[in-house]
Amino acid sequence: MDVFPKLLLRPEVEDHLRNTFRNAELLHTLSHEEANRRFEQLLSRLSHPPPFTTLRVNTHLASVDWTRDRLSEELQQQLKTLPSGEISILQHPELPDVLLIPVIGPRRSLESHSSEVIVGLQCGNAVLRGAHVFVPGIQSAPKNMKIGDQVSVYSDIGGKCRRGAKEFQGEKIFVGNGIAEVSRAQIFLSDEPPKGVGIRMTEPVYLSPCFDSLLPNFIFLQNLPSVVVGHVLAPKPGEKILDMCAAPGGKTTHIATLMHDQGEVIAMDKIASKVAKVRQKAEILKLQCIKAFCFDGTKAVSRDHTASITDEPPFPPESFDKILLDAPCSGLGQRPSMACLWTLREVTSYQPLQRKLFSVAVELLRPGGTLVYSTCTVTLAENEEQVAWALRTFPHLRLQPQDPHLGAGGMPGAGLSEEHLKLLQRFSPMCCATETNSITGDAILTSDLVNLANKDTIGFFIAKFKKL
Ligand SMILES: C[S@@+](CC[C@H](N)C(=O)[O-])C[C@H]1O[C@@H](n2cnc3c(N)ncnc32)[C@H](O)[C@@H]1O
Repeated sequence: MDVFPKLLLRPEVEDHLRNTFRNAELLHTLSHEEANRRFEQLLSRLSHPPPFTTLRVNTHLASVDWTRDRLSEELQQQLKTLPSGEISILQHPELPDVLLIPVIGPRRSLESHSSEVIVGLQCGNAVLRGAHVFVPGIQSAPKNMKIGDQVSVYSDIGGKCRRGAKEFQGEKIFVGNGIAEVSRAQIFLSDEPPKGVGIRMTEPVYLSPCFDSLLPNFIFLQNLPSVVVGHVLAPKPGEKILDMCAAPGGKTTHIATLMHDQGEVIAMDKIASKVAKVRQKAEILKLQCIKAFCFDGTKAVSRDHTASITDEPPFPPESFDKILLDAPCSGLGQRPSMACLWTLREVTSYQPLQRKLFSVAVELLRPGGTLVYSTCTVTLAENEEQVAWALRTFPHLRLQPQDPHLGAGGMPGAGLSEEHLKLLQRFSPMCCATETNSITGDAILTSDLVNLANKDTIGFFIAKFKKL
């Protein structure tokens, strides 16, 4: 049963999405009622966190077994206060570098305190994934809040709470209880408010370990479908690979790890501060084959045929063995997300940019090379419609089977054949209602848990092409 309202969208965005999820082609395969039910279930799953935290092991530095043991020791320490006293760590049977940690919740029996701290939407979402509340996320705190006070934390899902307010009567969602580590005066009255933890969460509605600074060289927090992308691309040592929209570098570092740090991974992103994060991640994970550049991917093909081949963008056509285009997108698959207040224009604005980037990727790929296109959104326009457009526009591209294939096939609605839909991988958290409340007990079969982890993920899409 849901504890939070479904993902809050502007009415015109919700209508637009609802129409997509009951398009004429889809309604040939589903009844109207079933299509509606699935859409409503999608919106309600998106406002809740996925039932597992997915950790990718940096297999470049350590084995999965060794990392699992170290992690287990660290978590025992951190979660001594857990009612069951221990937390299980599952190794994913089909993703050899993935560990799954159950998220315990929703914990419905928590009692709230009368002192209320209101946090911004992003901060509230982070709390649902195991974070404490950092001072910059606090919008409102009680009049006399002092260090050590017990407070209840609420997420301001409509973005309406005035910063510095002493109370807030607008729409807010309870995300757990905690203890103040700063006073109200320190947050709102000092010239330089502290930036660290403001409320230490003691009873979050969803209990998940805090992975801040936990084995930073050995584990990487990454959503399950994002790890699947790296395996689907299947990079090999010695290859030259382009990650066109790379920041903050989760997939770049995975690609380099799968290559045993041998070969060349060019990571490109348009935003300089984000490129710095890619470099930082590569350094922490000790991966040297990554070269990161701040560059606009739409301009990444060199038109100067006399220029000598360099390792910097722009690159001559057919420079790469494999390319990942993890495209900028509307991000509607992100979880937990209690609200997305974008306009319809914003939500539908990505298709042209994605097509420009895709066209450049096709040109930069060598014949016989592999192009993987992915998004973390659920719209047809940014996923299946892009694939249909790509197959029409580039006759020398062929869709390829994906390994592993843990998600569903593509969604009907873009005129793709059944064979093509089967080759696509769409993760859509609409089919599982099982909860992880009792996961620390041994009543549930591991195979059921893995199935839950594979199905109740963030919303995501993957297509794999070969250039003939
Ligand atoms: C979905 S995120 C990439 C996430 C990343 N692949 C990862 O796994 O960590 C999309 C990225 O595209 C970048 N971007 C947007 N427009 C771009 C462009 N024209 N050229 C290159 N990067 C761009 C954004 O800055 C953003 O970091």
